Amino acid sequence: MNTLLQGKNIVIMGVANHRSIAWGIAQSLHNAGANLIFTYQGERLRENVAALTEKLGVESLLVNCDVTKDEDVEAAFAVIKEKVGVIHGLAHCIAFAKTEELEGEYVNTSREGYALAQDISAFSLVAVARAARPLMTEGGSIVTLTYLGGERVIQNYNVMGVAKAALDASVRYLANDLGKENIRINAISAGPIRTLAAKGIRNFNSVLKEIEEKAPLRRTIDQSEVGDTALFLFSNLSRGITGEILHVDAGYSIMGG
Ligand SMILES: NC(=O)c1ccc[n+]([C@@H]2O[C@H](COP(=O)([O-])OP(=O)(O)OC[C@H]3O[C@@H](n4cnc5c(N)ncnc54)[C@H](O)[C@@H]3O)[C@@H](O)[C@H]2O)c1
Repeated sequence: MNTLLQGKNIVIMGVANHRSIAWGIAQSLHNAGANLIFTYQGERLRENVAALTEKLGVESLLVNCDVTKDEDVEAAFAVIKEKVGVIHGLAHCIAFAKTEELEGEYVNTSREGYALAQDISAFSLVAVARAARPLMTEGGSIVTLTYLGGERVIQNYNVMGVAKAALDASVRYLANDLGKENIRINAISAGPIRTLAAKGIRNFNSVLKEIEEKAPLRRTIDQSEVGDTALFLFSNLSRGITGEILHVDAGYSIMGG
């Protein structure tokens, strides 16, 4: 336990189950004294999220928000404003692409699959940053999750890699827009972790094996390591950092081959 985030209200978007990276972030922030607000994708997930958040031992505000719907995003932040007022942070841990787009050649990506991956995985950051901005009257920190597949070609990551590239660029443009209000925005580029979203990627086991063999730390990373980095990015310790992509990947991304 520490008090780095005592008195801070932070919105966590993207908890689906106990393996979710968003849940790793939630635990680190909770242990640092933050008051957490959770958004979830559609009512079918509410029970899952409620069961998890009960384990924190405090009552958390849970709000429905499917990021493909403008009205959901608007309504979610209206509820958060009404119930909490000011927010100091937002964790965006949301991505989606159709399974059939995550195999074979990228050149075969469909128009619809491309648009869907961009909408949910990249545009949603813009939408939620815009909605959160008026609630961040005391400054703030936004953290999103990206992957190396946005910087380099990683087999089967395909359309999601291109969405992550757009997400990374959005982090820089949003950092410039929001910096004058002392709102910072950064991305954590996490190494591969077995989650629901990762299940959609073909040969995920061999990706994990490659990290164990080649990453400088010779191991994969887990949700708690991403969570603790998010804690740093939400805390005052990182006050000089914005528009950055921080790799939490056991060093894998520095390797040349
Ligand atoms: N698992 C990995 O190896 C890994 C590595 C790097 C980055 N990431 C990123 O981490 C983030 C979280 O993914 P995860 O691995 O924890 O998997 P996850 O499946 O637990 O989380 C993905 C979340 O996205 C949410 N989501 C999807 N469509 C949505 C919509 N329309 N509206 C609202 N929410 C929606 C899901 O409900 C789910 O909670 C994603 O951005 C993912 O790309 C994951």
